[in-house]
Amino acid sequence: MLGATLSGKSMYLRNLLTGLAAQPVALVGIDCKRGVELAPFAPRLSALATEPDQAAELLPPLVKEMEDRYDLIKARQGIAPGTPEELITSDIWGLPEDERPAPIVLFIDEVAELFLVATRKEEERRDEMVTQLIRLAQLGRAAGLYLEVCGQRFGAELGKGATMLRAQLTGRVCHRVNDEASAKMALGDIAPEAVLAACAIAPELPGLAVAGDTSGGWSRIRTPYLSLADAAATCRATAHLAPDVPALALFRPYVPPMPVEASGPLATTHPATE
Ligand SMILES: Nc1ncnc2c1ncn2[C@@H]1O[C@H](COP(=O)(O)OP(=O)(O)OP(=O)(O)O)[C@@H](O)[C@H]1O
Repeated sequence: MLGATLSGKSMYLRNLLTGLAAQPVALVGIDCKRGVELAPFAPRLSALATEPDQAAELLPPLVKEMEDRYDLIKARQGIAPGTPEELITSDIWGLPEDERPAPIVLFIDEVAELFLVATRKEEERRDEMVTQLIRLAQLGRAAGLYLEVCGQRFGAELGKGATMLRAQLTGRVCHRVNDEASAKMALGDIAPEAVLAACAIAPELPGLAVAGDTSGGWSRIRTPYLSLADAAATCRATAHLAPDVPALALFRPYVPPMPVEASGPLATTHPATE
């Protein structure tokens, strides 16, 4: 999902996240802008990384979880071949409900922050993370792992692997952008007319976007208005719906308990002598 500053990216993300919050889906966040965007949703997040170092620790367990799920599908395929109990599936959705792992959606806010490097060591870490993200984007779907990658721009200038990662993302949403090149990054490989439609979005209409996918189909969409306070409240109210994903247990964000409204003293004191 792309868009210039104030084009409506946060509003879109908020809607998507709260929409999923009510469903049995594990939500995972990487927000290297210190978590300012995703931290308000922390109560409903199964994992949150707010620094590149944390993101680098979070991605390997996600890749491992994906591989374990492939093993699970493979093991289940081998049961009772040729009998009515045989299970023919190549993704988690064909597994019996009680054996099916919960889908995981990974939100990455401001992807450029993940690509930024200052030192040689950071460059190595970045390359590893990008490779892991490409694997998740390429193979994750069958294992019920999905990526929502957000940014102002998402092109080759971000660094090695950026366009390869982008090519794996099959659904695209482009809000108002500052130049045609940015719209092309989002939609150019999907439909040229969609690029023109994205360039025609007026600044007075934040939340208006062009959504398309690799089938070539696209349409104009408008995100409904949803305040941050309401979105955060939904995440608190649905916190108990976060599925248990043991691989992510270490990454669950700390959420301070809500202050309870003062209910007055339990006992009133009276002077011993009147
Ligand atoms: N669908 C909408 N309806 C009404 N107002 C909207 C809508 N979407 C966004 N806005 C308003 O437009 C402004 C910018 O939206 P938002 O913060 O989502 O943009 P952004 O692209 O995330 O900006 P930034 O990159 O600066 O974080 C906000 O004041 C928001 O309330």
